[in-house]
Amino acid sequence: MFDLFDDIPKPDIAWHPDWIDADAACDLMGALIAEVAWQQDTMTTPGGRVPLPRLTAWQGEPDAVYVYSGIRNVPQPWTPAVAQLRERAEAACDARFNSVLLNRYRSGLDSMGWHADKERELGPEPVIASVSLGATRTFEFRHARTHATHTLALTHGSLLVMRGRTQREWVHRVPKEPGARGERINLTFRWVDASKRK
Ligand SMILES: O=C(O)CCC(=O)C(=O)O
Ligand SMILES: [Fe+2]
Repeated sequence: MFDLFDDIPKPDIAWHPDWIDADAACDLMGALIAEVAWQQDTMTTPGGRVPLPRLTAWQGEPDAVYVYSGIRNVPQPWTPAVAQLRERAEAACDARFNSVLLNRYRSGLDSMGWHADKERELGPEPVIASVSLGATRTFEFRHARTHATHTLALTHGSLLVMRGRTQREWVHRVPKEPGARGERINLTFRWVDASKRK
């Protein structure tokens, strides 16, 4: 039958809302708060350098260097809970990951703006495994050409896998949500090939 919605694009994703059970996810969040070297980075804006609206950390293999906002990021070594989670994510995605970006949203006022993870060192069709812990936050995709949107509530213990053409065709963000209560941690596991940079 003719379907009016056939032409609406959908990002290439896999969604596992109950990937880690709630108690284990709470323990994991506590371990990450304690063991990760959280940093307050800055970004350049027309008005000068301002603090990022979240805390961050970057862990991985020593050769998984990547350049982000003009900064050369050498990863910190894997910490125990992150290393364990990497193995689980690799098994779930049937992919290898040599690095992870960790983001800590201290409240509903922390956020991440529209972007695609399409640095050259990630390759043309990266598999990115995104694990969420703590407060549920809205995750929005926007199609680059049509501006179609696709929204998910990233819940405690969930796994979102982005793959295929998702980074090429869509941007995504975590908007501010003043009503969201409590902290959230997100980890995006990636494969970085530094030789692809140039
Ligand atoms: O916090 C999130 O769910 C998104 C994180 C993200 O897009 C990224 O690390 O590139
Ligand atoms: Fe992203």
